Amino acid sequence: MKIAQFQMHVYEEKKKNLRQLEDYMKRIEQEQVDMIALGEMFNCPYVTQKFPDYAEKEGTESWEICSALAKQYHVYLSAGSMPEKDEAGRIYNTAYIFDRKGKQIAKHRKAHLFDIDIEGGQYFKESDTLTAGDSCTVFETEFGKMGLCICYDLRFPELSRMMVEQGARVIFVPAAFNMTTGPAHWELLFRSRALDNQCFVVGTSDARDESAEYVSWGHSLLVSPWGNIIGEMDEKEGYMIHEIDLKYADKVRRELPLLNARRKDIYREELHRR
Ligand SMILES: O=C(O)CCC(=O)C(=O)O
Repeated sequence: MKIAQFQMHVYEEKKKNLRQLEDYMKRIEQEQVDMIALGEMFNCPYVTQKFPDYAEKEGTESWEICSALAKQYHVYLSAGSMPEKDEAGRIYNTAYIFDRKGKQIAKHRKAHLFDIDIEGGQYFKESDTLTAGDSCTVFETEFGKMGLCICYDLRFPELSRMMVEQGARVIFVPAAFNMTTGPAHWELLFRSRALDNQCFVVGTSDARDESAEYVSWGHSLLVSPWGNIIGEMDEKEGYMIHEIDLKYADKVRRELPLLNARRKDIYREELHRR
């Protein structure tokens, strides 16, 4: 399975972000990739107060363009994430997956909202404008099952573990770490989740823009089920393409059978309460 990760610039103008996606897809047309992955909030500046203005209902403009592009280029598209508005006016950080026919085959609303306040570092409070999702998202493809979560969600090992329990051998993570947590935790976290779960983890970020209110770390990366980094970008915009074989996850799981060796009988809190 050939995967392209687009680390794109995020413009103020939504339409410009969508046109940029089309340009990138044209640029790699000859590569015949199977799946394309984008970054978190790829069509909207990563600023909480802007999410309500950019938010769209499922099935409208940005969704339609992503679906049409997946169909036109005959690829699976992990359409990063974008602000989504529901019938009641609540706003979510939502990731969609489209298949080669442009059909939506998965949708994940970020379940862990990114509320942090690090002294001398990054402050962010998604819960000012966003509502959290409440699902664990796994979807079927011609290559097998895959999982999907968004950025901060990856910090919570229970969620990835649940995806893997449901059969995922790859986890897609549209993300945008920052200049505080990026250098400290980005690689460590992606490698840890891949290692724990013996699965591929595809982390796709937006490109760094020093003039933006929230400065993304960039460094989109692809990690193998053995925990090593197959490819990693720097902070600039661009793309990378890699070929992976999902059977490699089976091999690692067979040779180092962590998932089968778990002792669920002792991981029960009630047994150890004093
Ligand atoms: O976990 C982090 O350090 C960054 C998370 C983040 O930027 C996000 O969830 O959008």
